Amino acid sequence: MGAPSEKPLLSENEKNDTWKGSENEKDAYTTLNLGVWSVLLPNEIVSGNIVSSTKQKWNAIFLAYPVVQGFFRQVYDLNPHLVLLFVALKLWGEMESVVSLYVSSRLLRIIEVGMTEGRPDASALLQALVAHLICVTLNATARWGRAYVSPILENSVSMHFDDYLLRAKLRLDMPTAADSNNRSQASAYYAWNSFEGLCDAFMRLFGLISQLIYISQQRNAGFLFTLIALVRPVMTLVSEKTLWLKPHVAYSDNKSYLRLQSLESMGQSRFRGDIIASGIVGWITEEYHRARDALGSVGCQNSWALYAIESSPLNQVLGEWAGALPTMYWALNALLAPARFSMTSIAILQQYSSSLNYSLQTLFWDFSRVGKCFTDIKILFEAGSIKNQIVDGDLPYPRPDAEFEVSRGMDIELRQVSHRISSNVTFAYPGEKSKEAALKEISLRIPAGSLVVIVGANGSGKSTIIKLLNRMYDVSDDGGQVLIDGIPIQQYRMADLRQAQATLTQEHKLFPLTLAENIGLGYPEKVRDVEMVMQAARDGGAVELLDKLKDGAETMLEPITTAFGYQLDDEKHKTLKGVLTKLEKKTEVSGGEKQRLVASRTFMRFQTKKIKLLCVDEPSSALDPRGEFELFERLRETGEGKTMIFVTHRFGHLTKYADIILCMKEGKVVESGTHKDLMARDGEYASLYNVQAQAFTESEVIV
Ligand SMILES: Nc1ncnc2c1ncn2[C@@H]1O[C@H](COP(=O)(O)OP(=O)(O)OP(=O)(O)O)[C@@H](O)[C@H]1O
Repeated sequence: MGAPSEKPLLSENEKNDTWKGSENEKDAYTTLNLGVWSVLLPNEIVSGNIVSSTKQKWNAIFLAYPVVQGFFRQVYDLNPHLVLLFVALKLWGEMESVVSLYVSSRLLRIIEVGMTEGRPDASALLQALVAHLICVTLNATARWGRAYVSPILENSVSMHFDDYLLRAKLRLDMPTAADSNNRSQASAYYAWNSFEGLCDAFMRLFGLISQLIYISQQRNAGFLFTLIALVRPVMTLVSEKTLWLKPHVAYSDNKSYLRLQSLESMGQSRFRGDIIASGIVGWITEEYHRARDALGSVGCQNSWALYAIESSPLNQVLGEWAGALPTMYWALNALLAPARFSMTSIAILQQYSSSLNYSLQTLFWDFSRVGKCFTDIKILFEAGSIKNQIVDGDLPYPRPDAEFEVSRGMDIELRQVSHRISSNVTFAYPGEKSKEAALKEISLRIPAGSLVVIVGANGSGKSTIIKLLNRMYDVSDDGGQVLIDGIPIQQYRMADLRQAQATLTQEHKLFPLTLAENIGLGYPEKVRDVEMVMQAARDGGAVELLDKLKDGAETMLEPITTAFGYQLDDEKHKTLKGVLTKLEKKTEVSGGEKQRLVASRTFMRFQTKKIKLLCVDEPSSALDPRGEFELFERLRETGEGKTMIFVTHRFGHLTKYADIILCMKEGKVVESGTHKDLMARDGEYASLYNVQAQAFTESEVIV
């Protein structure tokens, strides 16, 4: 069950067709079927022998060397004394085994001589014992030193790289962050792990070389014995099957296994309400058993464990035979040259061979990680140099020479590039699987200071227009142009442009900070100005919520939880369990209250007095009708004179103020004009409007 094979362990009808690689992709890898898993391994790894794969590995290491050198320099500069102490302690850790071998074999020999001659040399014995004690004391102290120094250095390295990675992540724009090639695995933990891993590997190499030199020069051991003792660890290296160090992709498309996973995940607390209300507990259990029966005995342990399963015990047996070679060596020697051997020398040889075996195995283990450490360091450094897809411009906004007054809004135009044959604005999200563009052939002009309402069905492209104006995304060169105050949007400095915009959408999130900061960050320079924050909270309709909460504006809704309990199942730990529950308790607020907090942030932004464009994208889905009405009214009043774009499905009370209504359908603006124009046209807009109006008329009739 579950042993690697090139043949599928499942019949085809049990599999989903989740993954269809192109022919090119398929030529690049081989698929192993391991239980429920399909493991895709690059062909060069499957067909390559140990020499070629080792060569490739060292080539990669060689190429990454300059980056790794820079990494070590950075770590060293963090705290040179601590790094040197850490390295010295590690070095001692490796020398420890050679010194211990020397001291203990000397002690054994003195005892042996004393026993065979019947006259123990008390002073030599005492000296050897003292040396032994000094040696173990030094070892213990160095071990303590390593345990003491290591976390301090780890903390400093992790903090340094956490800071670096935070900056690297925060500077990414939306399309770059969404690009799977940029989805960096880098973490500060990798930094420490790689630093320690590389130190270990090179120290271990140093330790092993010292052992080899020492052992090969001993009278009873010598070069031949040293070689024999190395056979077993070398064989282990050659025959070992580990997947985790190989580049691979693993996935399961076994329908029964996926079904089991889905049903298992329904035990999560977030589904509890729905499960109780629907009374489907029995159904879930039955389905679970059905899926389990259908899965049968196909292995579903993780793919690494399945890969490591050997099809025969041959490797293990050969390994054990190789491990017996040193024993055969001294047994044969004892037979052929009994005068040269004693029980002590046999015991010492035994010590040598197990010490070499251990050192070489750990060296292989450490060196197998060297490639990964180099790659991790490379990934870490690459995370900081990912190029954003949205390129910043250098024109200040508002332009110093502009005739547009600060109090007026932004002039916006979406159109084709004038001097080139290009379409009007057409935009598809980067990397999207859908064949349909999100915006098609849009051509529109929004004069500065207008109030625009965009309406249309779900997915018709309303929010996408806002995202283009915020420069979350750019249209491609042949996809038309977005002009702000008559100039292509790409030419402006992004920070300037965004300072002139306030955007309120339903996608905004509350940060894991205090509510005051959540509001105040609309105007970061004034985040601590209580007066301004409270004014924004009043405008956003969040002030009642702040009054209601025990900690008021200092409440944190999504605090980072660090509390965890362990072994608290027993009744007698009820008190501790209670403490944990209290620590884990969060402040819950309603969806509408969250929307009010986010809206307050937008009002805070208005206090910068730099806003020229207000974009409001359906921010009121969870608000009660009065809350929604008041929010739109306040936004409209606050944005008076600026360009305002409202995207909303409940547009009833805004239409009378709208200078332009854009009605969208399937990525196109199908109608535009005033409410009166569009109602007269009796088209898409009129039909959407009438559906809303009808609901009220009918309810009035019922009442
Ligand atoms: N981040 C994204 N990545 C890929 N496709 C997206 C993304 N956001 C939106 N889309 C797609 O673009 C199209 C237009 O979406 P958009 O959000 O602009 O519609 P909308 O009119 O605002 O819809 P709704 O009324 O539901 O909010 C949809 O087909 C949607 O699936």
